[in-house]
This record gives sequence, structure tokens and C-alpha cells, in this order.
Amino acid sequence: MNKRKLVLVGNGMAGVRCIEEILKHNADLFEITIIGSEPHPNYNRILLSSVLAGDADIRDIVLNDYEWYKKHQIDLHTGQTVTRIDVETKRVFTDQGLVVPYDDLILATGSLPVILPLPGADKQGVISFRDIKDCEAMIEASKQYKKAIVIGGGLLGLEAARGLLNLSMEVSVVHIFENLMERQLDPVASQLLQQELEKQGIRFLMGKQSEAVLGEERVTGLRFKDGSMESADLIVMAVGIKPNVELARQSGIEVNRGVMVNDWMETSLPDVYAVGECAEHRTGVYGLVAPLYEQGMVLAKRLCRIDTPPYEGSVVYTKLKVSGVDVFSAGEFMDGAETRAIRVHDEFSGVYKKIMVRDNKIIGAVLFGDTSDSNRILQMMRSGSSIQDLKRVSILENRSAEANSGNDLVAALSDDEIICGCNGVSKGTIVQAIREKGLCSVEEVKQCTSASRSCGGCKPLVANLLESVLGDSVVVSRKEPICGCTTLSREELVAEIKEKQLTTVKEVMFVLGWKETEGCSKCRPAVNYYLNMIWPEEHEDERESRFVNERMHANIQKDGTYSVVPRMYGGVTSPAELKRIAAVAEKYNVPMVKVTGGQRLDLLGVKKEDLPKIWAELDMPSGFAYGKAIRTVKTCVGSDFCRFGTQNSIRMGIDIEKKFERLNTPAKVKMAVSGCPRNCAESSIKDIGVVGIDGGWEIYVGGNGGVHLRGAELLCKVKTEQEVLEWTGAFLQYYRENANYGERTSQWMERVGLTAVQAVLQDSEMRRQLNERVDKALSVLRDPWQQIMEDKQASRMYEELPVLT
Ligand SMILES: Cc1cc2nc3c(=O)[nH]c(=O)nc-3n(C[C@H](O)[C@H](O)[C@H](O)COP(=O)(O)OP(=O)(O)OC[C@H]3O[C@@H](n4cnc5c(N)ncnc54)[C@H](O)[C@@H]3O)c2cc1C
Ligand SMILES: NC(=O)c1ccc[n+]([C@@H]2O[C@H](COP(=O)([O-])OP(=O)(O)OC[C@H]3O[C@@H](n4cnc5c(N)ncnc54)[C@H](O)[C@@H]3O)[C@@H](O)[C@H]2O)c1
Ligand code: SF4
Ligand code: FES
Repeated sequence: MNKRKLVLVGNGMAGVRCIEEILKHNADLFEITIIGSEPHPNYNRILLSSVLAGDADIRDIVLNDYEWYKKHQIDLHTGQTVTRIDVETKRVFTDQGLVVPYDDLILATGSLPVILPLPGADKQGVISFRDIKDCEAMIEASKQYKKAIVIGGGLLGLEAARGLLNLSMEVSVVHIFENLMERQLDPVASQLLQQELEKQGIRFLMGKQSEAVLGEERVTGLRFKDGSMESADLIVMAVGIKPNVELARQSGIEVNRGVMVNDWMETSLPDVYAVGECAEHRTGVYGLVAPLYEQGMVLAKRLCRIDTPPYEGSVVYTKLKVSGVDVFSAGEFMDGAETRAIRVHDEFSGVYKKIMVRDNKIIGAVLFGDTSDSNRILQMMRSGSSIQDLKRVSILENRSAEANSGNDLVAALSDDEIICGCNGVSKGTIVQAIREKGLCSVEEVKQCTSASRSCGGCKPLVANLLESVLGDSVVVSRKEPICGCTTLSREELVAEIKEKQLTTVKEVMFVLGWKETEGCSKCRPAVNYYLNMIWPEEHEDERESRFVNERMHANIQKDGTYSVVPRMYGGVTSPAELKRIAAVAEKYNVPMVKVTGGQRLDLLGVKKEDLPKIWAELDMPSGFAYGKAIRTVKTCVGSDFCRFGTQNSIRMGIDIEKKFERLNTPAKVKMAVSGCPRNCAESSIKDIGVVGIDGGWEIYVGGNGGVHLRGAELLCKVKTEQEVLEWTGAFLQYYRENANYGERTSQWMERVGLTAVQAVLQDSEMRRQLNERVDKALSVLRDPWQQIMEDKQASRMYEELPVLT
């Protein structure tokens, strides 16, 4: 049988998803050609926000790699734009002279970002945020420039702003209205969101209408209609999108806001279909993947001649992807004459929930601060079930607070509740797949059901579901590949390194069949760390695999200069040290000397070539302020000086720091010792916090005072200073051996739980063995500043190293 020729214009999320569905139904029906303007295989556009925020690498976000196209015999043409469709002869033409005939044609050309027609909008440094190219441009700009303006306080603008903040830029969001995300949030939720983002460091200029982009060749600022101005080196326009319909319009296909389609995604021309953001269905144009995938599923069945209910539109919802902020919105959210609302606003915990009701049915919701009920509420909206017989406020009862764990919460969900909103995958489907196909990792569930394949917001729920179904085999269920270059999880990698006695990064990648021979910026430093941890004496640290700060042994600053933080054990210094610091600062014109949060002195603005000279003249050890290593041990004044002090916190802090300095760890480790439970050294928000009590010490672990605020948990109470050192050593080594590279103790403790850690460390023999291993690791470590000063070759190489971020 002759295959029908199917051509897809647009190699993006909606179109390729439709092709995947077609292949699932019948892989032999079509000869498929895909033409896409971007020079990449299909990637997850949603995760561009994560790439910008530094949580993912471009390579991690590819959805279908080139192999996939080859495997399915798809003729792929990237970097080519279809410029004309000849509907008479049924052929498409590209800007590079390619002519492809079709029997069926799918248009999935997506959207174009709206660019405000401001004078100066064409200057360098004015960009949108839509594709990999934009994302790379922002990352590049952040290396040279300081100040960014994001125009538009919608989902995209806020995610861009958060990403730019992570790239160390100063960020101002310019919004035209008084309330952020006014298309999704009511004024109360908007205000809460603004306050939270302000706390994270974003500035807001509300109710501002932009008038002109300032600058010569490159942007220097923005002028507003009220005459005020704001300076900027980068302007990101995130003021909405418009369906990309020009190709369809020119080809005589009926176009309104989008390409007009009926309930089977058919356009006004025979054999021409449209899906995704470019399509307009019953006046609805969607800008989120869930409805686009629903459209693709209907079209796939239609093209494969499989009976399908028509596409009748979608109930959409949004969640902002900014860490530390939980925001959910669906359907109607503004109060009106015909609607009533059920509201809860807990100002103490910062939780706001509002459910909109009409004719006893839920027609919309806004949740801020706790979005754990979002799936259930969405389900009730979608099913249109009556809430007449329910106790109204029970709809908003916080099930996450009642549940002892995420597993309890997920166990309480009914089988038809949707776990993955983006891909419309229910709990029942996932549970069935886990049981029938023996799945035991989130990655496997993703491959098999598509759950967690898009925004990734449902990953924790999928993981909880795996745990609740698999019970004790949970350890297996947590396994995820360390990056896209390998399928090996951390546990598997560590086991392979030990078993095969692999000793260099290159060897690991070669022997274990890495997809990319050189690895990526995610796995190279991780493998180097695991090798250091496993073979402390045998493995020679591979500096070229480390991030720039660790290679240079100093923190690179925004302007390309470095900072120097010498170690001051327990935050204690001496007149002699202070004199040396002052002399160095004067001699090398150090622009700023600053006291750090960890009770040390930071010399900021040091030129790269001055670093070794400054280290030599300071004659102090490196403070490792740049590394995934033991950082500071902050202390209060303690019993020697403080009238409340029960224990000598300064001595304890110095002893801890002297014992564990230089130790490399999966992520930075901050410690503190307080002389009494008044806790002046803030031990309760440190990775390890020690608190003096009558007759002994309490040791707390897993605290974090950063973006993800977490109180440390009590690990144990001990009597002597020796025991503090013993437990600290055991905890550090257990964390070194079991956490993922880059995972802070707070995240690790969250993942494995205090009880599991206590169960190991309460065994004195285990503590002894762990201490033996940590002592071995410590015994070979030397001060890196000293090493570089002694090694002429190293200091030369050091000057020449290329910058890898
Ligand atoms: C930063 C960011 C974050 C997002 N976050 C979320 C989120 O959290 N949740 C969510 O649901 N959605 C999110 N979205 C929206 C989501 O990514 C889009 O809805 C989805 O990608 C649209 O898919 P599409 O296939 O219709 O269009 P696209 O993914 O834009 O694909 C269209 C493709 O067609 C190509 N093309 C256009 N014209 C032609 C032509 N003539 N010839 C050849 N190729 C052509 C384009 O270059 C493009 O590659 C986000 C979007 C961005 C930019
Ligand atoms: N988490 C998510 O689901 C997510 C994240 C990013 C992007 N997206 C999608 O990407 C698309 C684009 O997002 P978006 O935020 O650009 O679109 P949007 O239309 O949702 O928001 C644009 C915002 O810009 C504001 N605005 C318009 N003109 C302005 C002006 N002159 N000055 C200042 N502000 C102005 C609008 O009031 C609006 O709040 C949408 O479809 C969105 O759903 C979704
Ligand atoms: S924690 Fe206790 S001992 Fe230390 S300074 Fe505060 S009050 Fe004094
Ligand atoms: S909810 Fe977005 S991937 Fe599952």
C-alpha cells in the first residue's frame, strides 16, 4: 500500500506531539516530513524558563533527539522556513528551495512574541523570550551587563525576571496595570505574589506605559509616558504572543486571530489541518501545552481514521514556575454579580485560596501559597460536578497539612484525578503502568505515560505515587539519570566507578558509554566529585572539570573581577591578620572590603592577575567561599564572654572548622555554633548547627537560610566536644557519600528523611567507619592557594584557563 505523504510545518511541541500520537496508532500509514525554522530538534520550550534560571541545560530539554526522527524514518528539515503552500498542486516551498508534496498537511507554526512598536525597539539588547536563541542571548548578556528590565508582568515576564535574577542581574519588571498576572489572578493574589517576588529581589514598576527605548546602538534605558525613565542594559519584552498565521493567510486558508479550525482541527481547505498555538477553535486560542496536546490527540486519531470524540475546547489552568512561589489559577477568578466565592486567607502562613462558584458548580479558582488542592479542584471544574451536597469550606481543606507525607496525599486521590495536567495523565493510568509494566523511576513513568514530560511540575506527585505503589522498593523509584549524557543514576554511577575501578572523568565517560564523549557542564563536575569522594587518595582532582569559581579558587564577580575571602576560623581574627588584610587592600586598590554573613572579610573587585600575589601577602588559608565545600563555621561569643552562655561556642566552632576545612562536599556546607539555645549564631538555619545546652550540645542538620528557607532538624544530643566532632564527621561523610552532586543538605534531608539518617548514625560502628573515611579524605587535602603559589606551572595555567560557566 502506498503511504500517504504527511507534512508537518513547525517542529515545535504541539505538532511533534501530534506526530507521536499518529506513530502510536499506526506507524505505517504515513511517509512523514517535518520542516522547522529553528536549527534544533523538537525541544521543551516550557523548560527555557528552567534553563534561564540555571536549573537545566539546553541539552536536557530536547524532547525528541535526531535519533528519534531517524528511527521513525521521518524526513526532518531544520533551519528551513516554509514560505508558500500551493494548495492546487498540494506542495509546500521553503526559503531554501525545498519543495515537498503532501497528501495531508498539518500547520503547527506556533506563535510570535508581541514586540511593542516603541521608537528604539530595534536597538541591540532588546529581545523577546520565546526560543533557545533568546535564552542564550539573555545568558550571554548577563555576563557583560548588570541591569535588566522585563516589560510585562505576566507568566513569561515573571519567569524571565526570576531567571535573570539567578544570573545575578538587577531586575525591574515594568507592568502596565497595577496588578501582576491580571489575566490569571485577582488583586489579593496579585499583591501577595508581588510581595513575595519583591522579597526575592525583583523590583516592580507598576502602572507604567513604556514610550521609548533609549540608547545609541545598544539600549541604555526605557522612558515612560509619565516622563520618568529607568536605566537598563537589557530589555526583555514579554507582553504576550500572537498566533503565527501569515503562511496560512497567504495560502488562502481562513484566518481570524488564529488559523480557523473545526472540532477535528480541519482548516477551511481540504487535507490541511492546524494544531497548537497557531490554531483558533471556537474563538479559543491557547498558549499552554495541555489544550494543544488534546488537539493533537484528536487530529492524530482523525488522520489515522480512528473514531474519536470531537475536540470541544479545554479547561485551562496555569502555574507559575518560580521557585518558592506557589501560584495556581484556572477559569474565572474575578468576583461578579452571578458568581459567589469560597475564600480562605491565612495571613500568618501566607496562604490565599478562592474558589468561584456559579449554579453550585466550580467555575474557577485562584490558589496562592498552597496549591496542593489544584488537581482536585481542576477535576471538579472539568467534570462540572455539583458541590451542593458538600460542606463548602471542605473543598478548601488543606489535605497536605492533614497528610503525614506526600504519599498519604497521593494515596487519597481518586483514580480519575489528573496527576499531570500538561499531558492529561490520571492517577489510575500511572498506577496501572507502574504495576503492569514494572516501572520504578519517574523517568520510566515519563517515557511510558508522558506524565512529567512538559513543565515537570508534577514530578513530585509522580514520585510520591511511585513510592506509594512500590512501597519498600522506593530506593529504586528515586533513580534518575544524572544528566542527558547517560542513563545512569547517581547510585548506579557510584557503584560502576567502584566496581570497574574507574579513576578519571574521561575513563568514566568512555567505559560507561556516555552519549556525549566530553560530557556536559552538568555531569563533568559531578563525575569529578564522585571520583574524589570514592578515591580520595588515588584520584587527582581534575580542575578542568570544575566550574570557573572552583578552578580559579575565587568567586568571579559580575564585572569579571574576583573576590578573595581568607579563612577566619570561627569568625575570629587578630590584629596581625587585620593589618595584613588592610595592607593588601590598599596596595592592590581593592575597591571594597566587606564583612560577610559568615563572619569573614571579603575583598571584592580583585583583578585575576593579582590573586596569587594577594594570597601570598595575606598568608592566610583559603576560605573556600567559592566552592562546593565546607564554608564557614559561624560562632556566637559563648560562655567566655556572654552572661547567658552555657558552652564555649568559639572554641567548639574553631575546632570544627580546623578539622573539616577544605573538605569537598556535594554542595556548600555552612555551619554555626551557638553557646546557648538563644541561638545568636543562627544554628537553626545551617547545614549543621550546634547549640550549647546544660551539660552538653544539641546537633541540628539540614537547615537552610536561602531561597528555600528550612529549619534544621535535631539529629542528636551529646555530652562532650569530642562527640560533637565525631557526629559532625559521620554526618558529613554520610552526606558526601549519599547526596547527589549539587544537592544541599536541606534538599537531601527532605528527600531521605531525618529518621533514615538517624538510623545510620546512631550505630556507633557506622559512625566510626564514616569518620575513618572522612579522615582519610581530609588527610590528603592541601590549601589550594598555597598549592598554586608553589606551583609555577599551575599559576601559569591558571591565567590561561578559558572561562566555563
Ligand atoms: C519561556 C516559556 C515558558 C513556557 N512555560 C509554559 C508552561 O509552564 N506551561 C505551558 O503549558 N506552556 C508554557 N509555555 C507555552 C508553550 O511552550 C507553548 O504553548 C508551546 O510550545 C506551543 O507549541 P506550538 O507547537 O504550538 O508552538 P511552538 O512550540 O512555538 O512551535 C512552533 C514551531 O514552528 C516553527 N515555525 C513557525 N513557522 C514556520 C514555518 N513557516 N516553517 C517552518 N517552521 C515554522 C517555529 O520556529 C517553532 O519552532 C511557555 C512558553 C515559553 C516561551
Ligand atoms: N508557567 C506558564 O504556564 C507559562 C510561563 C511562561 C509563558 N507561558 C505562556 O507563554 C505565553 C506568553 O506569555 P506572556 O506572559 O508574554 O503573555 P500574557 O499575555 O499572559 O501576559 C503578558 C502581560 O504583559 C502585560 N502587558 C501588555 N502590554 C504591556 C505593556 N505595554 N507594558 C507592560 N506590560 C504589558 C499584560 O498586561 C500581561 O499581563 C502565554 O501564552 C503564556 O501562557 C506560560
Ligand atoms: S547564643 Fe547564647 S551564649 Fe551565644 S551569644 Fe547568644 S545568648 Fe550568648
Ligand atoms: S503537570 Fe506539567 S508536566 Fe506534568
